[in-house]
Amino acid sequence: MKSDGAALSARGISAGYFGQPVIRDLTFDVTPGEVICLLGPNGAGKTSTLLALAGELPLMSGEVLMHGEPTTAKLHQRARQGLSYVTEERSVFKALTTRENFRVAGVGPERALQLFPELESRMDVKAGLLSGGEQQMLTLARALSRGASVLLADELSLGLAPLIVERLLQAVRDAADGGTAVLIVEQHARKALRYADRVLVMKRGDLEMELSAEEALRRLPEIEDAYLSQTSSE
Ligand SMILES: Nc1ncnc2c1ncn2[C@@H]1O[C@H](COP(=O)(O)OP(=O)(O)OP(=O)(O)O)[C@@H](O)[C@H]1O
Repeated sequence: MKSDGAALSARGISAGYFGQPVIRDLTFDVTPGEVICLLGPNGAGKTSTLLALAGELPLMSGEVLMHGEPTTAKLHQRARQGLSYVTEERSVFKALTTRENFRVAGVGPERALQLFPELESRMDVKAGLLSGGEQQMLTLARALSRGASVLLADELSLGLAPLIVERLLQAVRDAADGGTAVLIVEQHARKALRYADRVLVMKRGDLEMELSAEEALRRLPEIEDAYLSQTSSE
């Protein structure tokens, strides 16, 4: 696998908890302009992989490269180097308005509203009063408006309505089309694959398959039977 031009690379990374690895010897690149979708059943190690790439879970072996340079930096430092990490937790300041949420993140509302014009009428509403989907748009707008070169998104659309899921995935796709390197974990495999370029399938901490999103869509029933039996394909 080549790492020329990769925004983020995993080189034989293993990581885990209490001395026990839960991801083992993973090697892959995420290149600018592509959306990679990481699939696998519950407990396969998807979240742990993103945490390791984000600098939130220490490596037991291997290395992570950002823009070709090995890094052991923590998340806040990687964030300054262009990495954004978004989870289903919708990390908004609930007592602040949407506008104030952008301001404290150092994000100009114009750029954020270009990404999600639907937030315009919600700018002066406290984030705690926004719907789950609006909170996630706010989270993603904040992450992307900073001009992230790498976006890691873990179950971005968990529990959200189908139209919102599409909306968030489209924004992620647009970010990649603008040059961001994107790695997403999504429970809605079939939906996510329509916005992805490449797919990595994990099982019990190992990387089992790497294939194009197109091929993964074609072979989804087989992949689900073999690897995703506990996850939804809707
Ligand atoms: N904080 C933790 N302490 C100990 N073990 C953990 C911790 N977080 C995760 N694990 C274990 O690591 C393994 C991988 O979990 P991880 O959450 O990375 O998988 P996942 O593929 O994201 O699963 P899911 O789809 O259920 O979120 C599981 O066996 C899990 O129980």
